[in-house]
Parts: sequence; structure tokens; C-alpha cells
Amino acid sequence: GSFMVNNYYMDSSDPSYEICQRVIRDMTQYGVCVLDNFLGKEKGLLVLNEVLEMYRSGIFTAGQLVSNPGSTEAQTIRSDRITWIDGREPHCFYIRQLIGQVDNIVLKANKMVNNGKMGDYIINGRTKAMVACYPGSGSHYVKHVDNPNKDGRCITAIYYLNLDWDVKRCGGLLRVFPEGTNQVADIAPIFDRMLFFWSDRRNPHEVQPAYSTRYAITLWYFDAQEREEALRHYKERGQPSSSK
Ligand SMILES: O=C(O)CCC(=O)Nc1cc2ccccc2cn1
Ligand SMILES: [Mn+2]
Repeated sequence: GSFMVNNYYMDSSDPSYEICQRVIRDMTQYGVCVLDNFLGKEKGLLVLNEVLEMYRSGIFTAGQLVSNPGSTEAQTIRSDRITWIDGREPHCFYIRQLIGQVDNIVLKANKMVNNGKMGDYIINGRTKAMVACYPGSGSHYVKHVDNPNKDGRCITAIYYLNLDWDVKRCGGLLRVFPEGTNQVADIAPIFDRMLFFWSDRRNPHEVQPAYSTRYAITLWYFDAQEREEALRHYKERGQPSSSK
């Protein structure tokens, strides 16, 4: 759903001012930004507990593949379990707080850059939150681009929840292959880590096989113009858009 952008004055005393500066700089320079200790341990644990409760409740489904769902091939492409939430569901109070924090950072950053655009985007909405679990035993996600065909999504924001995650023992590394360089960005899905990256072809990425249960919450932010064009485009062709 979309959300109002409230007008506020950003001054440097605001603690998130530094964070927004970080996000703007890293996104502009690398197209990827990693923020550690995003919520702090106590709040991070409260979010983790809600996700664990949700997973135990069985509402997660096998990762829906946008193409040929149900085929055996689908299982070899990705084996995550997902559920979509808007944060107003019962027992999601702390997940809702997390979503609010991420909205804040993305919106402030988008308004702070000089011409009111970060990466030339005007961010005016986002998808619901996708809570994902890789159940371990080699579950993975092959190399892909989140938004290859201009469906409107410009920023991928992932919050990781995995306590004491050791990539050597548990795998589950997110490897980003930034376009135009043979440098890769290896990001361990560690607890209370917040990750942002451009959703388009600039950032193909894969999740390497995970050998412990691996949780993450993902939000995709929309660029106003690209989203408007995508919705018009799909309406004309009567096809559902690829993201929530
Ligand atoms: O958990 C991570 O480190 C990233 C996993 C990941 O890329 N997930 C993902 C999940 C998706 C679900 C539906 C459509 C597109 C999707 C693209 N990417
Ligand atoms: Mn992805």
C-alpha cells in the first residue's frame, strides 16, 4: 500500500540524519548499503520472536515462483517459505515498528538528497512486507534480478534476523553481483542487519545454500513514475503486476 509522506524538517540533531546520509552515500556510490545494529538487540529479538511465532503457526507457504509455479523445476530455483504481511495482523506489533523505521529512513533519505530524489527516484509507496524463511538443509535462491522489467520497484530493503549466524557453518550468504564490475558483495544474513540495494538489473543476486533456518523480512519501495507506468501498462494488457 502507499503511505503519506509527512513534511518535516530534517536537522542534524535527528539520530536518523546520520543513517540517512549513510544510505544516500552508499546507494549513490555502490547501489548497496548495509546498516548493522539497525534496531538494537532488544527490539531485534522482539521482531525475531514474532517471526518465529508466525513460522510456527504454519502460515508460511512455499516460495511462490512468478513463473511456472508447482513444477519440480520451481523447487530447484528457490526453496524459501514466505508470507506477505502489512503489519496490522495480530502478533505483528514489533514487525510493524520495524516497517515504520525502514519507511522513515527511506523517505527521509529520499527527501534529503538535493533534488528530492535518491538515484533519480521519487519514492511514494512500497509493497507489503515479505517474511521469508529458508528452512536450512541446502535451501537457496538462484541468481536473479528482483525487478528486471520495470514493475516500479526501485529499492529492495531486507532485514535479517539470524542470531549467531556463521556463514562458514551455516552458508546462506547473499552474494550480489553489481553490474559493471567483477567485484561481488558478500553479505552475511546476520541478526539486526539492514540491507538496501537497487532492485533493478544493476544488482543480480543469489542466496547460497543455507544449512540453518534463515529468516529475513523484505520490503520493496516504488518509484512513483515507474510504478504508474507499470500499472497503466499492465491494465492495458490485463495482466497482474509481478509484485504485491
Ligand atoms: O534473503 C536474501 O538475502 C535475498 C533473497 C531474495 O532475493 N529473495 C527474493 C524473493 C522474491 C519473491 C518474489 C519475487 C521476487 C523475489 C526476489 N528475491
Ligand atoms: Mn531477490
